[in-house]
This record gives sequence, C-alpha cells and structure tokens, in this order.
Amino acid sequence: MTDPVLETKGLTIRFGGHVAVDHVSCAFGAGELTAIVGPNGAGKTTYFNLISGQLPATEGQVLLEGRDVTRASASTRTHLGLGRAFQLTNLFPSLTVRENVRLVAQSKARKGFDMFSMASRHPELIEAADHALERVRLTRLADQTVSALSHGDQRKLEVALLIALQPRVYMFDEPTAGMSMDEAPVVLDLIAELKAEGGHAILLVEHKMDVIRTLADRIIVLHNGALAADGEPAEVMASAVVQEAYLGKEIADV
Ligand SMILES: Nc1ncnc2c1ncn2[C@@H]1O[C@H](COP(=O)(O)OP(=O)(O)OP(=O)(O)O)[C@@H](O)[C@H]1O
Repeated sequence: MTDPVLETKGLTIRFGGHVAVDHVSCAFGAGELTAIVGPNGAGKTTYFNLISGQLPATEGQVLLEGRDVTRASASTRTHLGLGRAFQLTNLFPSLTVRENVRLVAQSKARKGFDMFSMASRHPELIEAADHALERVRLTRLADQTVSALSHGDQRKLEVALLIALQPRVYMFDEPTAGMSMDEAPVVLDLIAELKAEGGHAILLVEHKMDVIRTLADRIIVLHNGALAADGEPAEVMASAVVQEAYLGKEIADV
C-alpha cells in the first residue's frame, strides 16, 4: 500500500472494565473498500465511533493522511476529510432535500451558513448539491422537505450528503439497511463508482454477505473488540476460524 489514507494504531476504548475495541491496528489505502464484519457486539460500531470522533479513545491513535486526529472533534475530522454517513438527526427536517445537501456543500466550501443569501451568490453550491442528488437518483425529490421522504430515500440522501462533502475516507454503516430490493442497487452501484474513482478509502460495516461479496477488496473481522482476521475476501471467508467462530452459519454459502 502507498501511504495509508487512514490508520488506527492500537486503538482501544474501555467502558468500565469492558474493552469494546481492543488495540486495533489497521491501515486503509486509497481505492480500497474494506468491509468490517463480526458478530453482534464485536465492536464494529464502536470502532467507527472512535475513528469518526463520536467516542474518545482510551488508548491508541487515529491518523488521517498521516495526521494525528485522535483528540480532534468529530466536526474537525469531517473538515479534514473523514466522511461518515450522516445520521438523519443531523439534518434539517423542515428544509428541502436540495437545501440540506447545499448546506453540506457550503460547509465544505467554508462559506458559512447564511443559507438564503448564499444561494444566489454561489450558484456553484447549488450545482454541487444537484450533482450529488443526481448521483443518488433523488433529483425528482429535490424540492421536497426531508421529513416527507420515505425511509429508503432518506438513506439515499445520507449518501448524497457524504458525496457533497467530498471526503478522503467514506464510512458507511449498513448503507442499505431498510431499503427495498429496488432501492438498494442505486446506493451499492454508487459505492462501487466511488471505489472505482480511486482517490478514497472506503470502510463499510455490513452484515449482508452478498453486498460484501460484490464490493469488498478486503475484509477485517472484529471479535470481542480485537482484530481477528484481515485479508482478501476469499481468504478471510474461507478461514475456518471465521466460519466457525465469528460469523456462524450465514457465511457458509459464500
Ligand atoms: N457507550 C457504551 N457504554 C458501554 N458499553 C458500550 C457502549 N457502546 C458500546 N458498548 C459495548 O461495546 C460492545 C461493542 O458494541 P458495538 O455496538 O460496537 O458492536 P457491533 O459490532 O457494532 O454490534 P452490532 O453488529 O450488533 O451493531 C458491546 O458489548 C456494547 O454493549
């Protein structure tokens, strides 16, 4: 790997006596999509929270393009290029879909949040928002308020917001959860396109094996918070230790 885009070194968090993420050292390169798997409670979401800054590490480091961001706030990490799919609680439900995406494009461009005056003076922000919406096939809903969107369309909007942010690292946590069979391919195709663009590291927490099989270049397995396996998908899937101990029966048909 050339210089990693993202790296964790000995990353650890303890909740009281419980070690939820246990000295995880892992580097993620540009153009690589890594699926993070493991049984319920293995520490996947907590690992994501440590990387994105939602939780403070007890020990270890998070490096973004070589820069130590371990003590940086979540919003600083976002500005530095760490893009985690937005939770809908971060959105403005009474604003339109386009306005929400534009606010992210605006924050990326560091042009402040004076939403209504900014729009006319910076048509490029509208363009960036519309481009992101087009990529997730939400153009037809651009003028709807967010609160009126279906669950699947809200998930697509989360991805559009990430695209508007143009991060170096994309972090997706079960991006197609709750989507219909018709909706999921839009998001999965888009993630494949982002991977093909080559400039980003992509991390994906995912339970669905068909999604992992289609998208992942690499799989890491967490178990009891520790890194239990790391390698090419076929190799990791085939390892007896993963089949029997970590993923159970579901993986047997891979
Ligand atoms: N804020 C917290 N306080 C105490 N314990 C926590 C906290 N957050 C997570 N944990 C514990 O850390 C462990 C890892 O949880 P985590 O949610 O990261 O697992 P996961 O692999 O994402 O599971 P799932 O697949 O079910 O989402 C669990 O035992 C969980 O109970």
